[in-house]
Amino acid sequence: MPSSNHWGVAYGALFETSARNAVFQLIELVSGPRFRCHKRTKAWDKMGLVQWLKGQFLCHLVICYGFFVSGLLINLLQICTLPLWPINKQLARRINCKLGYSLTSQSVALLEWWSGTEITLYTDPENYRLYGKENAIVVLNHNFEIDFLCGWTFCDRFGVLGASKCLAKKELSYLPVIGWMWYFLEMVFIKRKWEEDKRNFVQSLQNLRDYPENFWFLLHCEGTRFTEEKHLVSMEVAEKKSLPKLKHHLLPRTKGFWVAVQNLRGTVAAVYCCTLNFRNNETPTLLGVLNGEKYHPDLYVRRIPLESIPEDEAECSAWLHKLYQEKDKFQEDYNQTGCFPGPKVTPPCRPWALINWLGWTCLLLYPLCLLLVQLVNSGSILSILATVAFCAAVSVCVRWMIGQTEVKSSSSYGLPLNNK
Ligand SMILES: CC/C=C\C/C=C\C/C=C\C/C=C\C/C=C\C/C=C\CCC(=O)SCCNC(=O)CCNC(=O)[C@H](O)C(C)(C)COP(=O)(O)OP(=O)(O)OC[C@H]1O[C@@H](n2cnc3c(N)ncnc32)[C@H](O)[C@@H]1OP(=O)(O)O
Ligand SMILES: CCCCCCCCCCCCCCCC(=O)OC[C@@H](O)COP(=O)(O)O
Repeated sequence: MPSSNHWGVAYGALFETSARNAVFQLIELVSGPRFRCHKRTKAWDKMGLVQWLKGQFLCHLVICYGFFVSGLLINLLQICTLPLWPINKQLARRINCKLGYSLTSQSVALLEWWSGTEITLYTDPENYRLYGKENAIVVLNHNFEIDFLCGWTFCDRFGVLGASKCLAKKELSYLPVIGWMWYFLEMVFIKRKWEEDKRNFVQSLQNLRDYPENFWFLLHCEGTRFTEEKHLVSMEVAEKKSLPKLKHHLLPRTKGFWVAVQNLRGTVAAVYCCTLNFRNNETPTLLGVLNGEKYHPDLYVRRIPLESIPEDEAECSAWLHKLYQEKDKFQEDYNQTGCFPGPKVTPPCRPWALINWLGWTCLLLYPLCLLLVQLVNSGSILSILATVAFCAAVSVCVRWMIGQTEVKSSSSYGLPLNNK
């Protein structure tokens, strides 16, 4: 058994090697290939200095600090728009869309620029021209921990990020910063108990009828994230209802979809049937994104005009079940062939998310650095401890928020005790 001293020596050596190689890489970056350093380890060659930096706690702390503090400032600005609502509601909504963009796009920048993830879209080019130019209900599978982040990235590429909304479980409205922001963006929250939800749900949808910006309304009809256990339970329900079994999806809950379609007729032009998958069986996580891991998502989008969806509840439910059977087939084919049907396109990446992120980072890092210098100069133990405590609190809070995206913290919705 190696002693703790052995571990210490091993860790020290590893750190030394990494640090030395980091210096070599820096020299190489500055001087070019003429002074190529040959002492680097193969592992280091692969990882690279930048990749190494992306995995460092200090970088994560800076990112979390920027996100959290800018988020609180944005929440404060949102509160300041409250007096405007009774005077000029549309202006208040537009301002809130911009403020929402400023916060949400930071996580998009993290995915696009920090982790370098590039999303590929499979869709009909005729429909592609309409994306972002009309309101739509988006029906998306709920298998991945970063599916919301991929969704946001698409919203950004088509210019609807600030205004986009979803049908979300009530618990998400309590999330610091993000949940508070959603309140001002008129997100629709539900307890997933129909009797308690129906009035507020319908009213919230009706409120969107005169929304001043184009929006996408995201609906995860499965209602919860895919787990093997929930899949088994929902397939028992499918059997009882004599519905075909699904392999890659939970059985969709149909009431929310029907109510959304009925209340958004005349406001929304189409349903975007979206099927998301990741190449090479990747299981992406938000922590992976923070560590700079690059993922390869593929999204298949079909545009279905709203007029073609039945108005009657039973027919609409049957229509949605059929849609999920088709989606399930696309997933199965993707697993076999590695691609979705239809032409591929990568919507152009816009610079605003990055500019906004860098702007906030510079703005907030400057006072932080000044504070740190002052702290060191003052030598006050109490102030130093207070600063360390603040950083720890920010980091714990963001880590807790990231935890909410993890499937292992999924609710019991869809498990036997919760079923009707
Ligand atoms: C071009 C690019 C395009 C697109 C880009 C993609 C996306 C971008 C778009 C926008 C992004 C914007 C924001 C996103 C940001 C972040 C947020 C992300 C995610 C948060 C999402 C969530 O929180 S998901 C959780 C909440 N949502 C839902 O629950 C929706 C689904 N549920 C419903 O709709 C339900 O109908 C309901 C909640 C409204 C009501 O549910 P309830 O159960 O009360 O009633 P139902 O009638 O629906 O269900 C009862 C029937 O169900 C049967 N049953 C029982 N057990 C099960 C089971 N395990 N599975 C299936 N069915 C079951 C039961 O028998 C009842 O049947 P009856 O026949 O008797 O009715
Ligand atoms: C630069 C930014 C760095 C820090 C980023 C932190 C961002 C935290 C964002 C939290 C957003 C939370 C969205 C969670 C979406 C989600 O996946 O919810 C689960 C529900 O659907 C279903 O719930 P369940 O029934 O529990 O499966």
